[in-house]
Amino acid sequence: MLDASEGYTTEDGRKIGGVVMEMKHITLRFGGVVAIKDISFDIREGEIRAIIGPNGAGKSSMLNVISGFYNPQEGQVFYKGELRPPMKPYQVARQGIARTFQNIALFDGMSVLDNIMTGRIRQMDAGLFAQALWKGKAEKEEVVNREAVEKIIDFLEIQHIRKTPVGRLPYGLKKRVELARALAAEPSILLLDEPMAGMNVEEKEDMSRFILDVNDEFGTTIALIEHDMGVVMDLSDRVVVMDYGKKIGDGTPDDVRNNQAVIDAYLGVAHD
Ligand SMILES: Nc1ncnc2c1ncn2[C@@H]1O[C@H](COP(=O)(O)OP(=O)(O)OP(=O)(O)O)[C@@H](O)[C@H]1O
Repeated sequence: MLDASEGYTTEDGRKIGGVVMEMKHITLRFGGVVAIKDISFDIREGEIRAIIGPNGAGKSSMLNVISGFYNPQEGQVFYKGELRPPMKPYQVARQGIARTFQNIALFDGMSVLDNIMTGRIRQMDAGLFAQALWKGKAEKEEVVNREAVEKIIDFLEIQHIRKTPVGRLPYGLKKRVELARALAAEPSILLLDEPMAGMNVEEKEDMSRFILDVNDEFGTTIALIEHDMGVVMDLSDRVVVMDYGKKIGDGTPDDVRNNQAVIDAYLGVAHD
């Protein structure tokens, strides 16, 4: 089923395209700690790609390399076919890579709507100066931005809380608002850092459905790290498995489920 150059068709009939991001021989160290050791993998257009592994395996570090938060000491990142030079996170965001955080990073005192609007910064090119001098353009932009945000609000079924300050929302809804804000940036790749962490079963089901719908409706490529194995196996097209900074598995959920190194890592079997 997997075709190295042309992409592939998933079991549920979705067409996955060519490689949009490629990590090549990435090594990341923090002083003496090697968080990522010579890892290579790719992410394809339209795919839901998971990175899993036991605690301390290096998953967050890898997500932070993708989002530009860390620049690895060795290896290369290719995005849309081009070598990406070391970049700051805001530059990576401008290239169309948006993310959510493990610990929700929203403005508690601001309404849901205003929080989501902050995700549109990439699209607001009128700038402060133009806004002051050339009201017309800024107004037009505001209308376009509001329309885009309204669409996301409808899509994620959060109309009823649009005016509520985020600080007053229950946890599951805050996570959904964070997803909305990331989507407002119209990303090519959406990075989700443990999107189900701290959620109850019902909230997890809702979030899973929204992730699948976002992928389906907007064609957004999604890379996520997540502890809940059931969720990962249900959602993902392909899974990278890390352990002690190394890649020990890479393939479909079935491939990795049957991979002995992966089974050992999760059972905590000693290795050299
Ligand atoms: N900023 C940092 N400074 C020093 N060491 C770090 C830093 N970030 C991560 N590490 C170390 O790198 C290794 C990988 O950590 P990382 O957080 O990437 O793993 P993880 O798989 O995301 O873990 P978890 O599932 O517990 O969140 C760990 O040994 C960790 O202690």
